[in-house]
Amino acid sequence: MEEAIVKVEHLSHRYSVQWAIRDINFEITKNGIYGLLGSNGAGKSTTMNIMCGVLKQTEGSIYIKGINMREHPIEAKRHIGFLPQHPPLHGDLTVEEYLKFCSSLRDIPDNKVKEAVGKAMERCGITHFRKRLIRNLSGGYQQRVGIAQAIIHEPAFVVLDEPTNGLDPNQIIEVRHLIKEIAQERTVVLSTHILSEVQATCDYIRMIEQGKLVFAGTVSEFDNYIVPSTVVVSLIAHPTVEELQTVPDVLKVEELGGTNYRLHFPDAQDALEKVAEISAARGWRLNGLSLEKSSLDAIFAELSKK
Ligand SMILES: Nc1ncnc2c1ncn2[C@@H]1O[C@H](COP(=O)(O)OP(=O)(O)OP(=O)(O)O)[C@@H](O)[C@H]1O
Repeated sequence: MEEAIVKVEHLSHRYSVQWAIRDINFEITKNGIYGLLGSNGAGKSTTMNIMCGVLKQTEGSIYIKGINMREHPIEAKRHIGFLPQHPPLHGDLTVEEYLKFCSSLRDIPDNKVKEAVGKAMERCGITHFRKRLIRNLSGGYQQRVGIAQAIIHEPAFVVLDEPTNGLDPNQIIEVRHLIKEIAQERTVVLSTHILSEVQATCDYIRMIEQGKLVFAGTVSEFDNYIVPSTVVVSLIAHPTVEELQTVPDVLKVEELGGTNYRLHFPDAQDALEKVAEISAARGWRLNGLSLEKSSLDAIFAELSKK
């Protein structure tokens, strides 16, 4: 059987009295980009810090390529590159000096440092800034330096905590592109609280809410998982709420102002046709009809119930 790149078993962590994560289990067996999705305070950073061996869990185990992180942290960490939420950059060093320093932290032999630094800079598109002080780089380029330090020792597994946080839209696109490139050769886990970030970058989702794993699957499975349950309709003839409640299967009708209404169904997927048919039959003068996309909050609420 294929050995898991990462195995998380019954992982729980408590800061003083409060549990931050509770009994999290998952395995990563395939290469690709995994999005650890969750709202603020859900437990993403706690999980990542434990996976990378910078925080010791209260309960449970982490295996990196079969190596128990708690028992053999040095061996396990050789396979991991980590970009924490606050990148450990040194503004007074040049890009090259900093990456040399990171190479020594990673035990890269002296005769291999030049090659490792050159390769990481090239991979991350920062070679032209090798002599620039890190504090004089833009946020997007500082993040590239952060990613370069995470891959300097060529790990099989890279963990990026909110890698696009605080960047402007162009920088976000560039950093996402870089993440996709580095993921061609390794497994990447990134955390975010933004659903569209996962949909734009990731192949798989692990979703944490209130410290619990509530979803594990592919991005398309996730998109199909939450069945839209509401339809927004614009009807120029302005029927009454009582009239709209006669639409087959409708659970609830909300008036949104003007000619707009929100209709709730158990499954709105096949409701569009019903609404179109009935409004034509009754002369409601249909002017617009759309399925309402679930917000991340609504998805969290739905998943937490399952
Ligand atoms: N050092 C700490 N001491 C006490 N509580 C903490 C500590 N770090 C995190 N917590 C708490 O643990 C819970 C999980 O936090 P964590 O930072 O893992 O969440 P997160 O999903 O990464 O959120 P964010 O996106 O805001 O960083 C939160 O309730 C948080 O307040």
